[in-house]
Amino acid sequence: MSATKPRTLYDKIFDAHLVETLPDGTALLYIDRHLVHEVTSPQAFEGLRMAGRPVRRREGTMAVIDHNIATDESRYTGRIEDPESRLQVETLEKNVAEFDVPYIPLTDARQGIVHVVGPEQGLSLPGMTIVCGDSHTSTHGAMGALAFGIGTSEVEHVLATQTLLQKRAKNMRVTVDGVLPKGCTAKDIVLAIIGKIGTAGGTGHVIEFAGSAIRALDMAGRFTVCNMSIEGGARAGMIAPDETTFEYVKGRPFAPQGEALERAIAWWKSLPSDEGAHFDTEVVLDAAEIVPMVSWGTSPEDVLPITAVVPDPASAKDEARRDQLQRMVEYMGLTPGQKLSDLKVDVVFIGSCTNSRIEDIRAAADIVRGKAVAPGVRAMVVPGSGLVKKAAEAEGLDAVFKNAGFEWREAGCSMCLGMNPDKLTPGQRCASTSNRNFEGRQGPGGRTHLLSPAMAAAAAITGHLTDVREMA
Ligand SMILES: CC(C)[C@H](C(=O)O)[C@@H](O)C(=O)O
Ligand code: SF4
Repeated sequence: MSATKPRTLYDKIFDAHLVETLPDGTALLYIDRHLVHEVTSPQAFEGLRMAGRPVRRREGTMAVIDHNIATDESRYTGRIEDPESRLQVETLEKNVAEFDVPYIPLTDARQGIVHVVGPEQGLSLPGMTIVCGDSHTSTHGAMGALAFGIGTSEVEHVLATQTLLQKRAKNMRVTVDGVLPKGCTAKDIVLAIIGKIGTAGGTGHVIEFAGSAIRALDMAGRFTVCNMSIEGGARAGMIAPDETTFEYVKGRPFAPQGEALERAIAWWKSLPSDEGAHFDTEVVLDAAEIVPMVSWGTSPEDVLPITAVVPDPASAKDEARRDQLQRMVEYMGLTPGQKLSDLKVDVVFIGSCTNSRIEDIRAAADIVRGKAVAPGVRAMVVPGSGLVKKAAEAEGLDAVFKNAGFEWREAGCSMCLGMNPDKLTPGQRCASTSNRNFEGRQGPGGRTHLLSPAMAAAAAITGHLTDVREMA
């Protein structure tokens, strides 16, 4: 039985949270941590209100605002211009007060993007089930947790019961072995993975990222990889907890301390997939072959090494793909055969829950130090949380960016998506460290190229997409 059958990391966490299996095979899972933001929670709280229900476990819940807020000083003084954004923020504030839900307000230094704040505060821990009404909840899987995005009706279900109905997913393992070449980062790993498996590659699966190149990543890199598992179609992404994880957890405000931490670590050490555990799908990548990547099209699978040229739709394998490539080439304002490194950028955005941690900011600063942003380029750094911002300032990194001509902003989702004042204007080309590049994602008509923080910084300095390996 399950005591002897080798199990995966996913299976172990799933089993440990199983409350009941329903007759149709659906599982009722206990949820340890519920993170809440302003976009997907209004109707959920409204549902509770209508039914006269309280929040089942307020201490398992934490709310924060991130999507709709401005990232300049105006957010502390001004009123949000966009009526829909304003309503979402005001509604969250009303709901957390009425339902007595723990909340990190805008004026609190801990405020930031929910997927940066959760791990930073120790709210997200190994072995947990973690949900949030947000697709990039997969980020927290880097802790060795089962973390995934849920819809608004599920947000209501979790608020009311602290449980969730789930179907068991298939297990997929993506193994990346070898040493990552200089200039390559976790972002290049995950873009290469999505380029290989496609945006539907992980459908129906939870991905466990394994292999020596994954083990060698720091937590920031692991968050980046798991963050984008959703762009590969997976339900969630996870990385087995190890010493890197335990070191990260120690001393976080909501993490266990002392003896409780020792006990927790003893359990966490039992979580990695057993030898011989079955994976329904296996994918293997050689880290040594990874090259700095950049997306050229309007889907995260349309990525290429920075050394490549814009694909020619005429060479597509079938008509449907040709039409798709044609549309992407037109929308992105490209010419087939053009070198990617010749593409001039208008905007550089360093931020988002994919790449806004202190390690990301340091990596960008290392490229920018002592240089200047190319004329005509708008470049901005948006730290993932107020604490990341403070830490960067304590290291003098804000000065590195400001001296170079970058904007140094307050924490939030910012230009990752067009839901707040930080937007591209039609036709603008942006080198962005975020995770999505569909049409209009960063503002109507905007053109997004996904890449790593170091690559974004390089583009800001040269004014065009640039192979970071060529920067002195
Ligand atoms: C607004 C929110 C529901 C959405 C998501 O689920 O991912 C957003 O965070 C995004 O990145 O598109
Ligand atoms: S930073 Fe971007 S991807 Fe992350 S939660 Fe915010 S909008 Fe979604």
